[in-house]
Amino acid sequence: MGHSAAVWDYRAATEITKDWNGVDKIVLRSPRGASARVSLHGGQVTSWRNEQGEELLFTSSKAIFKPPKAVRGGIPICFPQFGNCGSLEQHGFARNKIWTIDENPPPLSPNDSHAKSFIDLLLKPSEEDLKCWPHSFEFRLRVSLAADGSLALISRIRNVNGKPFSFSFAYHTYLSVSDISEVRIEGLETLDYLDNLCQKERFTEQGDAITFESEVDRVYLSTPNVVAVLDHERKRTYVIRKDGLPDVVVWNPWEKKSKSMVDFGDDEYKQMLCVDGAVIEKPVTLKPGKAKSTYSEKKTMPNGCLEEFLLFTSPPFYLKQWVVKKIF
Ligand SMILES: O=P(O)(O)OC[C@H]1O[C@H](O)[C@H](O)[C@@H](O)[C@@H]1O
Repeated sequence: MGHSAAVWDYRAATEITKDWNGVDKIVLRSPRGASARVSLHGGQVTSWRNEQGEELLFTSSKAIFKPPKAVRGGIPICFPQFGNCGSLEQHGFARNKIWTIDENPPPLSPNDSHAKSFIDLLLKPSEEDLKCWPHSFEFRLRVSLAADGSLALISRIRNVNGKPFSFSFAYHTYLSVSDISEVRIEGLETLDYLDNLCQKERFTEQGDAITFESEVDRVYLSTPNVVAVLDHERKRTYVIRKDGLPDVVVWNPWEKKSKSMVDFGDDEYKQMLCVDGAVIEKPVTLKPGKAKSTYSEKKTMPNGCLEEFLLFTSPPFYLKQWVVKKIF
């Protein structure tokens, strides 16, 4: 890291503005000109651009920017339920809520030599949420943009003095691609998956990289912590690295389903692919912690960020996903 990166002022690189619909959004910038946009509506990343200003996440031209409905694109957070496998609304309520900004977030690790701009968002249950999901939780979402333009999402979920609760989760990541027929995913070969198009029946993937020629809606199980999405036409690879997220959702609605979604263009399935770090098959159960527990996170991730989250009243649970764009 050069000297200029060491003096990079992440605060100045984080700008809070109002969206045209009145909801606050945060713009993160890297020293070399990459950027990310995060909306308080859903804690959703709505844009991620590389140093050349190219948008890397897909957002539908028909997207509806009106809370509470989540915007079709970017990275909605599915919590505390993924899909319809529970009593809550599809994908849970987190993506429909207005989150708050933590004005005094724990600082990034001093050992973390990479310049980074970041924002911490918080979600706590409202009275109304407690009626349909009676669990006292605190969800901290840290979105950060590193000097190399990579995007990191770290979720820390705590059980705040409640009874044990379970949840499923996904970073529903809409990647922008040149043409779905030119794309392949590497890292999911030979794995088992649950097929949402066949009543969640379990199948085993073939030995080849995954390519697309019809609707796909699957949850791959026990996946490796690195999965790559290769876009031949754009000569672009998205590398998705994750931790605490054993499953990977792969979704493309294809032609027929696209036509049935009001907030999605008829042909837009060609320009997107959802690949989500997720925890679905075996939901996470969080027990409440003892008061003033001295639990500490032992694992140090390559990008730091963790050392500050040491003392909490319950063991924090982390779900992390990094996405890096590479040219090959
Ligand atoms: O339309 P949404 O509620 O945003 O869900 C969009 C899609 O999300 C996931 O990929 C699910 O596996 C799909 O079954 C669902 O169609």
